[in-house]
Amino acid sequence: MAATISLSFPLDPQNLHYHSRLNPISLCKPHQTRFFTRSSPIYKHPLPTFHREGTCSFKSSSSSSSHSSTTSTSPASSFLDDPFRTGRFLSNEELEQLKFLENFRYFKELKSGSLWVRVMGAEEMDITVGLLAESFAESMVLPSGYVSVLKFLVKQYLIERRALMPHMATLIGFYRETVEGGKEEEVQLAGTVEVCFDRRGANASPPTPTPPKDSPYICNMAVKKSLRRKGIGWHLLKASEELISQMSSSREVYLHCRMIDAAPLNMYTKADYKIVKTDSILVLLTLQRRKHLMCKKLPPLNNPSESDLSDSDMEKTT
Ligand SMILES: CC(=O)SCCNC(=O)CCNC(=O)[C@H](O)C(C)(C)COP(=O)(O)OP(=O)(O)OC[C@H]1O[C@@H](n2cnc3c(N)ncnc32)[C@H](O)[C@@H]1OP(=O)(O)O
Repeated sequence: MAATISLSFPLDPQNLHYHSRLNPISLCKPHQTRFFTRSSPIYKHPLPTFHREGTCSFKSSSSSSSHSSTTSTSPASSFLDDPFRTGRFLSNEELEQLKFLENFRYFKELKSGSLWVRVMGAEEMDITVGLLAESFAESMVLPSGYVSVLKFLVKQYLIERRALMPHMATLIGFYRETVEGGKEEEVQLAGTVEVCFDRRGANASPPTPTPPKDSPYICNMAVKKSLRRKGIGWHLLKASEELISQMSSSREVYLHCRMIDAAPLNMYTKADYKIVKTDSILVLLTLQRRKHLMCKKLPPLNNPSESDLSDSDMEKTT
């Protein structure tokens, strides 16, 4: 049995607690997954990689050579290399799925810059922890002094969750602002979101109202405060839905949203998520915020290349 933290977003202090769970090692049931081809347009975009020391390099996944606008470079890694190791035995199918996760890319030109979304690698855990801890502190209205405690808890949580790949994935989005005169702005980590694909990736103690464990689930979305209202949250959601469409046979995606959080509530409503259940008012007695459980039925994905071009949201970027 391994200790994990249940950390559900939006975070209430009660949702942050240790519990025990067994790391599942048994074989997963075969199901269909789709793969991007290397000729997909998405592979033509250079991919930023963040390093522990805070530097960022670009590598194009269409070739092994590194691009020039870098502060440092790193060799291309295979899915068996460290960034995507889960530290447990995997079936062949899980290895395939892991490889798919490693290759998943979502790119979007926004009005004000460019956004890349992909699965978080181990070396990007610390910057992701920083972003999540700040967002949780903001949600819980905690003084900044608590951020370091939150960072510790969030890191334990991310480590434990990451061991459940390929049944879940933490996505991260990088943003580069477009500035006049061709000057290149620095790439920065802009946001993150967690997606669970099936029962084995599900949180052991999900928040109320309880979602079905077998269904895909989206949680812990956060966009850096200074980069909000640029379409980043929207495209993190679209990237999550695309990945779910390809990783899960289930089409019904669930998420929680606190009733008081107008920004995400507007976003999920606009993205066609419907409230299926709401916490009873008695939840207030446990000092928790009331939450909606929301659900959306994703359309079937017919063609893998649709992923690259998917844009029911073109209006968002044009
Ligand atoms: C399942 C979960 O994870 S729930 C938890 C969600 N996370 C949080 O609440 C953490 C704190 N908040 C955030 O990080 C951000 O505000 C997010 C993630 C909710 C939204 O990210 P952003 O990048 O700012 O959203 P984005 O610019 O893509 O806006 C998408 C839509 O959301 C809605 N929205 C976003 N911000 C706001 C706001 N401040 N007020 C009202 N509506 C808003 C709008 O409908 C918007 O569409 P529009 O711009 O066409 O009007």
